Amino acid sequence: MLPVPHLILASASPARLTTLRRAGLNPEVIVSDVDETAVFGPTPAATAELLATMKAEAVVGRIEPVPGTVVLGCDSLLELDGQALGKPETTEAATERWRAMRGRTGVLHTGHCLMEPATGRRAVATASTTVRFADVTDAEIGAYVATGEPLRVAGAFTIDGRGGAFVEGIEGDHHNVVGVSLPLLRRLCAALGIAWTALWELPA
Ligand SMILES: Nc1nc2c(ncn2[C@@H]2O[C@H](COP(=O)(O)OP(=O)(O)OP(=O)(O)O)[C@@H](O)[C@H]2O)c(=O)[nH]1
Repeated sequence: MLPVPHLILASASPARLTTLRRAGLNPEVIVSDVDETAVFGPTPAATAELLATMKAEAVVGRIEPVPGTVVLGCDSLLELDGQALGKPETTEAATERWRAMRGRTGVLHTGHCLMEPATGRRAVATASTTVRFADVTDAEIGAYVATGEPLRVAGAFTIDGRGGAFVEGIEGDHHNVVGVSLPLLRRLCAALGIAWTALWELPA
């Protein structure tokens, strides 16, 4: 009898948790507290994947390797002009970001690392979604930055919050922009022999 899979989300992201719960999963959350500032890969997508792996590894190192447990680490970055953009540190940085990206297209990369502590097996991949930004005005940028939302999210925008009005369109997975790609996660689970539907919590 295979053990019932137990998913641990190695992330403080409320949006990742909400996305997984709405998809029928009910992960346990253990925040990795990985310092993301000094980590750089050869490309923005590689950096996101490296950070996702570091987050999953940090949590795996702190738990018992119980059979059936899988740990998911994620990291999201916006690629614009070849640069990897995480959360803006200041309101000035958020303003500059929006002045640079308005009317243009960026790519939101989310790295995913799914690890199975009991076997040491892992499945790692990055999903990328092209995002087309509206040509917002300086006044709209000022009002949006003043809400504080851009400071809390990778790329200084949300697709499902106040920033939604400033995203003209996307090409690729919507949830990947929010912070976790559900179709990619399903494939990573399959790579570890876990059926996606086995992770579903039965309705209460
Ligand atoms: N709701 C929402 N959140 C977004 C969006 N884009 C990025 N984010 C969030 O921006 C954050 C990106 O920073 P990360 O370093 O990947 O994750 P974190 O929130 O710092 O949490 P950790 O995984 O513990 O590092 C995540 O919480 C994403 O969910 C979006 O369109 N909508």
